[in-house]
Amino acid sequence: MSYESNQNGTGLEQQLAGLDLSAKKESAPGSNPRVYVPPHLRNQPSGGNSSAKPEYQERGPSQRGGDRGGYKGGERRDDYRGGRREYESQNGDRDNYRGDNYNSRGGNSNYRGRDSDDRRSYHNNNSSGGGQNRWSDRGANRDAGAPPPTNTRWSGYSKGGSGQPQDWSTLLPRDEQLEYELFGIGNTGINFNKYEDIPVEASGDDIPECINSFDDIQMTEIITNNIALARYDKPTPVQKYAIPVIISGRDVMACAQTGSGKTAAFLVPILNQMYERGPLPTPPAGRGYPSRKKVFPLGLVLAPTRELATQIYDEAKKFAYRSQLRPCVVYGGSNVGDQMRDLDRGCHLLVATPGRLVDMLERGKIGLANCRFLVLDEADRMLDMGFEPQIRCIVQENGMPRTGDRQTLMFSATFPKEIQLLAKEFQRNL
Ligand SMILES: Nc1ncnc2c1ncn2[C@@H]1O[C@H](COP(=O)(O)OP(=O)(O)OP(=O)(O)O)[C@@H](O)[C@H]1O
Repeated sequence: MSYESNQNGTGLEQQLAGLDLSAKKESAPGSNPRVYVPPHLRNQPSGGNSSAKPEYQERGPSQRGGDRGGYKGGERRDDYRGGRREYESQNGDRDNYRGDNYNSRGGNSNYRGRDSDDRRSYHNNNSSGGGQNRWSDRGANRDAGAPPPTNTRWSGYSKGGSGQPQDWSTLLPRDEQLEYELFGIGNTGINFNKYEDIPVEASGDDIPECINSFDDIQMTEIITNNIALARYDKPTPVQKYAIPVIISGRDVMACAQTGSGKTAAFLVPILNQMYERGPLPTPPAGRGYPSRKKVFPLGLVLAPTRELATQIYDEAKKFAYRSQLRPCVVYGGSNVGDQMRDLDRGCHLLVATPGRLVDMLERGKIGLANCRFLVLDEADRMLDMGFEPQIRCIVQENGMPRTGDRQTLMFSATFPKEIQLLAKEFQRNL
């Protein structure tokens, strides 16, 4: 899938382009909208456990498709160069680079969110996945009427433990104070309506249709609830195209400018899949810390700077609200001991700068064997900053599931040769 770039705004300009590099033939998500059924209730005889009825309503018949804007379904574009920003040259600890000269996320809120009490309502303090937890085989468990988008990379996944799969798909109770801290700070001031007519080009075989509303695709109540709390009325262009493609389990290479809403474009579909599947069993610890002190995140987001990593983490906390999923962030220039203590409280989604993550991997504090989602955010910038060796070490030398066994999403403002080569190596079906 490729989104053709186009500058057409004053003020905050946006260009986006994306490329889905896989060619999996799956039907479009949401093309047969039905009542959402949480995974643990699927394949049950009717009249089953009525106390656990899903809350989703029947959806209207025409919630998908419609005006696809500038979608052209054309060829992949390798020549995208627009909108390059100037970065300050990097010296010393690159992980500590704060991007002062980099206007990241225009209009972002003043929410800081790393105070200790911000985390008090993250309920799952185990390291990622307990012995009895498992990700269910969605292919096998989905009933005949369940919605089509599915990530089949997990089919045949051997279930560990003997208990029931842990249900991560239900909303946990409200925490008004936390809710206020996460969401109660008004909107971003960005007028995304201005981006409505941006032409988007997507390429790839049988790519799912874009969505025009968050209601066009069935997602867990945790995600829909948090989208509403965040006051995301409608998806931005990159979200319209990326969310259904990612939910269908495909790898994506997307070119999108800062402030285009790309963080939610990958967090929403990734976290939704995590909620549907629940946690994985803890693998053997290997070197370093014993299993109980080592964390095995289900997803990893690599970002070039501490500032960006923190922003992604803040956004992840919003979409993790009222769930059992606990996001964490690690970056250079900050106390390693504090970050390791935070990891001890559980880490299902890890946002990291490359240098600090390599440090934690070398210490044996983090294992990547359960990592089924990998995001490289601002991939071009990470390469510009010289992080390629660390990225390769993380992706290729630390037990992360191979290409095809994980979902790999790359976001980049530009698409130079080096990024294309990295995408070819890290992504499926290129
Ligand atoms: N659909 C939406 N509706 C309203 N606001 C949104 C939507 N999507 C994202 N936002 C908000 O817009 C702002 C910019 O989005 P975001 O930070 O995700 O962009 P980005 O492309 O990831 O930027 P950056 O490159 O700085 O990370 C954020 O404050 C985010 O909460």
